[in-house]
Amino acid sequence: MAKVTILGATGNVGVFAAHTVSEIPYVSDMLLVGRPGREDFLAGCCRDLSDSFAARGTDVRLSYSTSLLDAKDSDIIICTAGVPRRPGQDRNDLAFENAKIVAGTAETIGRISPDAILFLVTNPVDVMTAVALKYSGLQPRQIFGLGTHLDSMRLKSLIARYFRVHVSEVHTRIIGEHGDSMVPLWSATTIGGIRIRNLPTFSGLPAQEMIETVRTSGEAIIRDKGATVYGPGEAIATLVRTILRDENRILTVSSYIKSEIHGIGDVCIGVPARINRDGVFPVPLSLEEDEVVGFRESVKKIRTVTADVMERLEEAR
Ligand SMILES: NC(=O)c1ccc[n+]([C@@H]2O[C@H](COP(=O)([O-])OP(=O)(O)OC[C@H]3O[C@@H](n4cnc5c(N)ncnc54)[C@H](O)[C@@H]3O)[C@@H](O)[C@H]2O)c1
Ligand SMILES: O=C(O)C[C@H](O)C(=O)O
Repeated sequence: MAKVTILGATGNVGVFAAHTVSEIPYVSDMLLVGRPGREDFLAGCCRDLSDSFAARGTDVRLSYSTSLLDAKDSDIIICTAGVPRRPGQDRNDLAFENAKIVAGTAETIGRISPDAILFLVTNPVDVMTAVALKYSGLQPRQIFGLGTHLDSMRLKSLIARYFRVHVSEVHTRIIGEHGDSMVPLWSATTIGGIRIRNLPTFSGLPAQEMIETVRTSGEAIIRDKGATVYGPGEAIATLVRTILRDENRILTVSSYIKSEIHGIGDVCIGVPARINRDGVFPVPLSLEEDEVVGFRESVKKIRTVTADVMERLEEAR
């Protein structure tokens, strides 16, 4: 049984993630952490969630706090704390402001919960994963970000709809930045176990249009309804379940790579990783030429933003 803590629990993603994660049978304790001044909201969330537990027969000890120190002894800490982008902004515009929050948070977590797995949702998530890795002092296997898992799910859903098959028949991945430079892996995309490129109907697939839809999906949802909530909330639960049930699933998350992909490394970025109770382990893989080119570009971009943020953080401290 496990203790899961959600940081930023008063936010759009935090509130819904509390609901989805509480459904995982291995979760015995859940702590919602918000900022001082938000005690009433947090208490209300706990009461409201408890009602849902009663309705569905969930047995989770639920508590809230405005002190990060209460996250001590957590098995998984999910960080959704930070500012979201507004319409017209890029995720990378949030980098320094959110890095300040994540660096301080990660330092404390490294001290109070050295065995925890720290799961970053805050954007820009690849950069935040690198900041958390540096400031927490935790092992790379203990730190990961939602990365391109959500993008991969978005593409999976578009492909399933196009071919009129159940989503479970589609396997696909997007690697690289959770952002404009993301790279779809058509070479690793299958439908019913058949490589998508071997299907006669592949030639008519509007691949570029689909990727553009995925790239702009977050922005479009934010413009229309203010925040992306259900997609990230369910994606968070999938990852927490994968860890707690020790499932060894291979999901595409932001993780530190040394040189696993065509010798490219020393960066936190979206890659396929084996995920289990011990954490997150990037899977070495070979890509096709155009995919390597795209991945290198994406790595270059993330490295530049990360280096800039790290430098500004050092100056500000
Ligand atoms: N990686 C992904 O796929 C993904 C998906 C959705 C949202 N996000 C990101 O998650 C973050 C939260 O999104 P949201 O829509 O829930 O935003 P929100 O504004 O609804 O909630 C933000 C939360 O962070 C807290 N917070 C803000 N500033 C803080 C500070 N200085 N210290 C501590 N806590 C602070 C707030 O109190 C609130 O609980 C954003 O950065 C957003 O871009 C990432
Ligand atoms: O797009 C955003 O800013 C939120 C999130 O990263 C998403 O893709 O839903």
